Amino acid sequence: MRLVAKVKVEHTDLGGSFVKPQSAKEAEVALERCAQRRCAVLTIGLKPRPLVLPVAPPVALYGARVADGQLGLKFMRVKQNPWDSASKCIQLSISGADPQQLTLLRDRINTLLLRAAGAAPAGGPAAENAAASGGAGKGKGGVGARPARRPLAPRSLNTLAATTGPSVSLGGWGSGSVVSLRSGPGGGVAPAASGFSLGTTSRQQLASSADSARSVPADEELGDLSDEQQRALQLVQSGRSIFFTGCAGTGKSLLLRHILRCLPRNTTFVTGTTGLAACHLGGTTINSYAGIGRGEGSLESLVRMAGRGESLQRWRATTHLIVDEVSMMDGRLFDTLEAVARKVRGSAAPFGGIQLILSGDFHQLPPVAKGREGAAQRKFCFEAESWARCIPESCFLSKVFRQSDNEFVDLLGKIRSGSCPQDKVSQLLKTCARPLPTDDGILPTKLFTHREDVDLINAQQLKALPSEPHKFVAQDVGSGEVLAAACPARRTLELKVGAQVTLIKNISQRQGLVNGARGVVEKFNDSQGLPVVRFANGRVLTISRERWTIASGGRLAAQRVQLPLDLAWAMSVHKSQGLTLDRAEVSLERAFEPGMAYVALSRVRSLEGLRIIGSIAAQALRADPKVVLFYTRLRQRQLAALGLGPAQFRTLY
Ligand SMILES: Nc1ncnc2c1ncn2[C@@H]1O[C@H](COP(=O)(O)OP(=O)(O)OP(=O)(O)O)[C@@H](O)[C@H]1O
Repeated sequence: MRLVAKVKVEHTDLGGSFVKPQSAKEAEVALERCAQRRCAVLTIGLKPRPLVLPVAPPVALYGARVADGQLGLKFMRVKQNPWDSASKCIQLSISGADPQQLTLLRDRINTLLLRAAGAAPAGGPAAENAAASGGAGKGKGGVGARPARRPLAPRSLNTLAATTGPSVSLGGWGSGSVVSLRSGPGGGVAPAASGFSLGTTSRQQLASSADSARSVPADEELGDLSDEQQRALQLVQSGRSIFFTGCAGTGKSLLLRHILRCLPRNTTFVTGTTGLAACHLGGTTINSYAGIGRGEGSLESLVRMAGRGESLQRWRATTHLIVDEVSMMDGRLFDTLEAVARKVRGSAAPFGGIQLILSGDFHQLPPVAKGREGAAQRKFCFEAESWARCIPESCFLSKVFRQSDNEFVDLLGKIRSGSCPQDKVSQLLKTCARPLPTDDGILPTKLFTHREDVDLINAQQLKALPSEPHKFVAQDVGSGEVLAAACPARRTLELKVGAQVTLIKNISQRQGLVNGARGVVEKFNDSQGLPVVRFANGRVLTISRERWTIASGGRLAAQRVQLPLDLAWAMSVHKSQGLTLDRAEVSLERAFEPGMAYVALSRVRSLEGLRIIGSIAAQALRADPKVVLFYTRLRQRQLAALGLGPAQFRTLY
């Protein structure tokens, strides 16, 4: 179908912000089948070159609306390169044509994309031609009909992102005779040189899903590894399954990011035990990777679930499986996964022959348990029957990087193992009772054990600021539920001058702008209204939008583009696990899990940055005896391997 209309085209830049639009008062808009590309294309007659959008995966439509005589369309282009760092979004506004024509156009685009994604009855090329030229989708709602906003079609979800390099954000909307876009000087839209292939086989999709889960490490600057970390990396490269562990701040997360860079892209899958842990690495939850839902039911039924479709392909394609924050995985789940892996892969080897790379500290937060009964039945991962078979190598990282004060490191070590004498605890409470200095205007983050305290404090403090609020609404693709559960960035972030904020993504390791770095909003810049943040280390930076991708079942389930900031007057201890905070005020009187006190207290770099409000609940200072025993044995094995005796324990660990 063809029509003539007023058109405005906008596209995103590397940070996900819309840049200078291109428009035409009278442009021809054509939706036609393109024989060369074997799909329908939407051509907008812009000058000097037309814009041609393939209406087929990997392009997906995630917003389509007819209102006030105007058709708004939002497309997202699927990532082609695993190291892509930009969001690729294009937004069209078409007006000045017959409103019924606009509605028809919207419906046909929807039909084509749904069909291409397999969500509509298959019609083959003939039906696709018909939809493009007007034979399908007739009469599906008129002007003002319900907006066709929907999550991305499943087959398009695996690899949303954009191409980096000189071409900005839209390179790849087409190739050959199809014009692709590149941001020209001044942010305008100009033709780009390179295109991309639209055809994706399931193998490619599978590969890209693994890739998408690995986009984070390439986006950030990583520091160098210590000798000890290098050795752990070499162990991974030797091909053996490994669990690496160590106190808080020994660089487990940093090491994981280095490891990711060394493993094969297409067959390494990155997972975490929680959505948050997975999201930090750009991966998926372990349950979702495995395709076993919540992991409940008989082994036979779980094997049936995992042994279908893409989950089966994923299991079979995997050579390396990374699981972060493994302390939060229940041992029963580990055994289940191990059995599923063997059955689905048809291999008797432990974990079906997959090389496992597990990371975590069992003295930090344990598997979630409901009530006292649940806690009593808790089974750690190392208690799994298959653990010893699957994990021939364990590696304890001993050098703490987060703190440099040896006395503080030693004290934290004792708290970690539940062996801190009461007089040391009292001394710590006394030392850390004083308020922290706030001369630079950066207030300490209050760490609470309960979520409701966190929300209340942040809302109250923001409201109390006299300055004008600035709202930043995320650009989301995919399921809002998935994003709410796993993405650290908020859907709507309200900031004001003077707001206390924390980075929720690593921006630069070398500059200390890492997940957890604290700052205060100084102003909003004039051009784009972005916040300018002064960090505790003195750096002042305009914060641009960042991208989070959430995978589910090996495919990209959702993406959020938002500022990498959160309000930081208060935060939950659970959310703080994995972070390095500059200043913290911890409240542990209501702590309810072993490891909670250790996680909270070990977030800061030094005692100077720590204040403790009130006392610490006794149970939060206890270590689980099973965990203590596990580490004692681990040390004994490692010392024996080094030919050392118990006297060297302290210096080594
Ligand atoms: N080799 C290294 N050289 C310098 N700094 C390092 C090194 N390894 C880690 N760090 C720094 O130490 C801090 C803690 O590292 P990281 O968060 O990786 O530790 P972790 O073991 O994952 O901690 P946690 O168990 O609390 O999550 C970070 O600021 C990180 O940049």
